[in-house]
Amino acid sequence: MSVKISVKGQATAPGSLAEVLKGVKLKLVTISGKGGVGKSLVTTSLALGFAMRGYKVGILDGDVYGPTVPKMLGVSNSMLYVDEKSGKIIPVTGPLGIKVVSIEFALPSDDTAVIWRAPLVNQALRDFIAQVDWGSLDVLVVDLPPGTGDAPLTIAQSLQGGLDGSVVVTIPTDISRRIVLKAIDFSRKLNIKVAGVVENMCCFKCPDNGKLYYIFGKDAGRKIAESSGVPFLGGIPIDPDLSQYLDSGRLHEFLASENETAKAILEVVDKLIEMYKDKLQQPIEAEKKPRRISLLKLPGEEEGGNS
Ligand SMILES: Nc1ncnc2c1ncn2[C@@H]1O[C@H](COP(=O)(O)OP(=O)(O)OP(=O)(O)O)[C@@H](O)[C@H]1O
Repeated sequence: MSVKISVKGQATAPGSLAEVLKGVKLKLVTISGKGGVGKSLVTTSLALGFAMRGYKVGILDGDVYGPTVPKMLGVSNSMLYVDEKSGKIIPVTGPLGIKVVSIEFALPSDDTAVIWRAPLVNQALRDFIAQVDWGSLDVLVVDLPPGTGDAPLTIAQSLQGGLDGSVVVTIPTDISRRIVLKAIDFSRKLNIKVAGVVENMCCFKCPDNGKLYYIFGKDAGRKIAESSGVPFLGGIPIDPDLSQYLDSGRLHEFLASENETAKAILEVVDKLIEMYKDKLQQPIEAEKKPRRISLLKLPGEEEGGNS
């Protein structure tokens, strides 16, 4: 079975990944051993944080079964278009000029469930990734599906050789500790350097007094990172303010505010900038080219889409 993302009935052949990503200086991936720990929040925050620091950023929402990046960026109602000449997918432009690609843009509605079986997902993901025209970017952040199974493996392998680091997202519980060790192992087995661990929901920020309460215990993420020999990048509190901004697609406004949680998130970004400063230092040229575009269709929407 194979899947082709098609344009007006015309299937386009995926290019080589090396070709697709040749204009991207730093490629990071976020992983988590399990769902719901805040991986998409971290991916989106990192992308926005890099953009706030003046870098040209792209974000690939590879979480096919639960794409949430567009909602957090307030671009859920966007659609993907394809350059008629090159057959490449043109990313949506989000806040701060971030280039965004997500399977959500190709779904008919917010509530549509992606129920593709693994082989279909794997093929679609590979094709999807290889057909995007990222142009030149300082940083591409990839949100992997949760876990260490088939779907994250497919994307990570598709990008293998090109990824500069993984950011492992965890929460401070004992179950999560074992799962994060699996995620670190996953990254290492794929030869992706572990850039570090981010502990989301490290504590609760009380909206009444602004105090932090370590309801699951303190420093769990730091201890996991230290015992695994990887850097600890920082902790992000459960913050009802953050939650409100996320729900209304205004994460960029939250990060630009004076909120302490926003500052904690940007500290993670600054650590990554320091870690990868050599890669980020080479200048890139902005490219501008005229193009003719058509709407992207999901596999099966056009004749020749599924075979
Ligand atoms: N630190 C936080 N403060 C407040 N809300 C948060 C925080 N972290 C995550 N959330 C909320 O929790 C929910 C899950 O977060 P997110 O989608 O980032 O998780 P995920 O790990 O990507 O999930 P999955 O991989 O299963 O799709 C979201 O609704 C998000 O708004």
